[in-house]
Amino acid sequence: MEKHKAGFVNIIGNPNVGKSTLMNAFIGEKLSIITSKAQTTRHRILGIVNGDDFQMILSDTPGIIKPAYELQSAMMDFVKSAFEDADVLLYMVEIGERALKDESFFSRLKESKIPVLLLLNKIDTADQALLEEQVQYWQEQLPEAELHPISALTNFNVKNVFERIVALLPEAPPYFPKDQLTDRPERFFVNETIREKILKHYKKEIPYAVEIETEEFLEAEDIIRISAVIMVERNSQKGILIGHKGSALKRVGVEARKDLEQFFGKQVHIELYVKVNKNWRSNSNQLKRFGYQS
Ligand SMILES: Nc1nc2c(ncn2[C@@H]2O[C@H](COP(=O)(O)OP(=O)(O)OP(=O)(O)O)[C@@H](O)[C@H]2O)c(=O)[nH]1
Repeated sequence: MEKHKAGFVNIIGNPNVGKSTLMNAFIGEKLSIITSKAQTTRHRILGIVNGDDFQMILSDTPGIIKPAYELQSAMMDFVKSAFEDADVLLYMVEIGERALKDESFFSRLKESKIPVLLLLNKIDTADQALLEEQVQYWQEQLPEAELHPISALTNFNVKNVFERIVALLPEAPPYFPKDQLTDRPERFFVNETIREKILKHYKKEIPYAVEIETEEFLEAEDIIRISAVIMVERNSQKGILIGHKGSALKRVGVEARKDLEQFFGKQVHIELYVKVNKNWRSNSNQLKRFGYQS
């Protein structure tokens, strides 16, 4: 039998290029992967794909941005750690995009000793001429990287990339039990589901100001009872989040419940509370508490 391979694979790229979509395509089932945020290790592990003779531990890094406040600086530290701990780096760009916003980051990428796969995503949106022009552009930008045009959304070339990553994994025993999909418990999945609904229904400021904590997750044979707190930075945000007679918050709860019921295959009861946690994004203790800083 072949030796077992295992390793950490980090996906890096600007916001919105399709990193999560690729993760989902790799793992196959949308809801099985989502966990997030800081880890006791320095990775932000989102999902683990197990095969008979390999274990691929995938993590995402927040989009590359210039830090504007402390939370963003903490996020950028994750990006830095991506260079230190990964066995394979996936640098994702989308069709039409030019080099990274953060140049210092880009030069690190060029000098990386770790194998870099440059994934040119969303090629379903490009015609042949544009595709060829883009391939050439990126090959010049990062000559050392292995370039793969893909469409994470339509699954084009995703399998090839997957196999290529497996080939690049070092020989190692598994880091996590092989029946485990993620290293995060259900509560984090609940948090992310609620956050997704908030992103969907509120304007920009609100999603970035909230942090969610699932305080209770009680699973009985036929029902799961969840109680979660949504923290905001200011009173005014609390009002917006709740909405007129609670209608806006209710919608978040109803939609999150539906997704969670589907995921857990059980009836779910969910209670949401909103609390003000003043300026938590600029407070080191709070950032630690939520796992953004160690
Ligand atoms: N046409 C097309 N759209 C895609 C493809 N991959 C992702 N998208 C879309 O691009 C948008 C962003 O995708 P995400 O997977 O959320 O991107 P992300 O990089 O994880 O975004 P952040 O979490 O903000 O960093 C979504 O609307 C996806 O459906 C693709 O291959 N083709």
